[in-house]
Amino acid sequence: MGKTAQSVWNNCLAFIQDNITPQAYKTWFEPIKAIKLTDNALSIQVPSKFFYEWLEEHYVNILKVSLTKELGKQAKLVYVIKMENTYGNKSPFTEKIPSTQRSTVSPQEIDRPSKSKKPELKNPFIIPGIRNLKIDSQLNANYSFENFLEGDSNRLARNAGMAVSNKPGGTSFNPLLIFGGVGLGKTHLAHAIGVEVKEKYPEKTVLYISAEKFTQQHIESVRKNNRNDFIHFYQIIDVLIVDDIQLLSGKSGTQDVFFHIFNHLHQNGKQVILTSDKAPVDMQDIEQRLLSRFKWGLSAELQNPDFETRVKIIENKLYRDGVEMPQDIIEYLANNIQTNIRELEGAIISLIAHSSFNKKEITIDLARKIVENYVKHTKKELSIDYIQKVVSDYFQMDVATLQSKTRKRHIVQARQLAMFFAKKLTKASLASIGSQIGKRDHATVLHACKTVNNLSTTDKQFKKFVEELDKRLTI
Ligand SMILES: Nc1ncnc2c1ncn2[C@@H]1O[C@H](COP(=O)(O)OP(=O)(O)OP(=O)(O)O)[C@@H](O)[C@H]1O
Repeated sequence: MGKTAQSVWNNCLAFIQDNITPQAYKTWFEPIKAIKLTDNALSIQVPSKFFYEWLEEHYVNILKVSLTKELGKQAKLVYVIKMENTYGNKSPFTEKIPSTQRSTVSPQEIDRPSKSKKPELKNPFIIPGIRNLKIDSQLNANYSFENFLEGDSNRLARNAGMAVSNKPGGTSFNPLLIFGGVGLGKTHLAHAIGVEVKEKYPEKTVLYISAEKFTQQHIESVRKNNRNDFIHFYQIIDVLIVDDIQLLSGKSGTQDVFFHIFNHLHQNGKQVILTSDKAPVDMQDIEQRLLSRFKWGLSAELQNPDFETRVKIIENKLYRDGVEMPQDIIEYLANNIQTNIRELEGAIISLIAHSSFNKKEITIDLARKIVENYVKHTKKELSIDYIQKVVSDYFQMDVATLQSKTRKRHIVQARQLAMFFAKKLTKASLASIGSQIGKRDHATVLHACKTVNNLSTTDKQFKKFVEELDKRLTI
């Protein structure tokens, strides 16, 4: 059978998948479509120019190796950039660019759009002149990219953030959702994007708002009967940054209004940046239509920084504060405070304060005392195994019974309680909880959490189970 663009590309993908991380594969290779094969040239379609640049910078070698394996030494790769929904352009346009690794570089084949007229996007509600309103962006200039140190834990999110600030609304990262645990830099990165946009495009209207404040404003607008004005205000923003979006959970009125604002901005090529303490798949009580929109762009995780990054962050902070500290103390701090950058910064500040108030040198002993305060107060995370054991003991059954497929009511309830506490007391995702508690899927865990919440309010006996288990697990 002859080769097709698809068959060649599938083989390349199989090779690439084996050689890069699953996250990188998902982000950079899954969105690509193979569209044409002529002689030795494979054309692949990518969603933005940034995407193409990223592939060329980071993956050109692996692309070359895989394609050469398929098509021989003369293999050529042509990128076709297909932009959709950018700057209000309804009809996608394409641009073809050969890979820099082509053996014979011919002039770029550019297939620019016939300068299609941008559709006039009129909002009948916008009051003439409102565009000239000065809106305070609510950005903190200290939260810049320069101060946001790069490491493996944040590379994807940071680079995507930079791409967005170079071309707000013009990349495939719309919305850009930054998620991760407490104190890992979500707010900092979200501000940095806004600060950079303001620097590059001073005329653009940027607004940073916490989801909590957004909710309060919405409630107020309903009370004062000016909900429409509230919506129209948000619809004229060019770059909207909403922090802690998970706080919209369970607030259906605010979700509804946000849904309309989001759609309007997205359709008009405006940029939306969201942060959350969990991945979209783990968000509870957020409407499906909103969740699906959060997944349109890129969800980039901020993970715990590795040792080198923690050292870099400490050094940067000390440098900015004009303080010197021996290297062994810097490393001691980086070794002992691992999961929260805010705590790391807090420890440095305490250390500097103690030493200057007491006119004492910063010593490793002092560092040890300070770190004890931080580490002692950080609760150890429970394991899902431990939770299953405590719940099984409480109901006098063994763990295998708790995990079994039986539909017997008391066993189902014990299993649901184990899932509920795993969600409450660990950082594990719904999918991971499900797979550890009897190989169930994430929807089952979500259902279990809802059932436990409901039963706790309607069934006194059940409420007692929850309270007693909570005590056993947390004391
Ligand atoms: N990569 C980094 N480089 C330098 N500083 C960082 C980095 N990441 C986080 N920080 C610093 O850590 C502190 C906590 O960050 P931030 O407030 O953005 O976290 P967060 O994820 O929004 O936390 P929360 O979940 O509590 O909202 C800030 O002072 C921030 O400047």
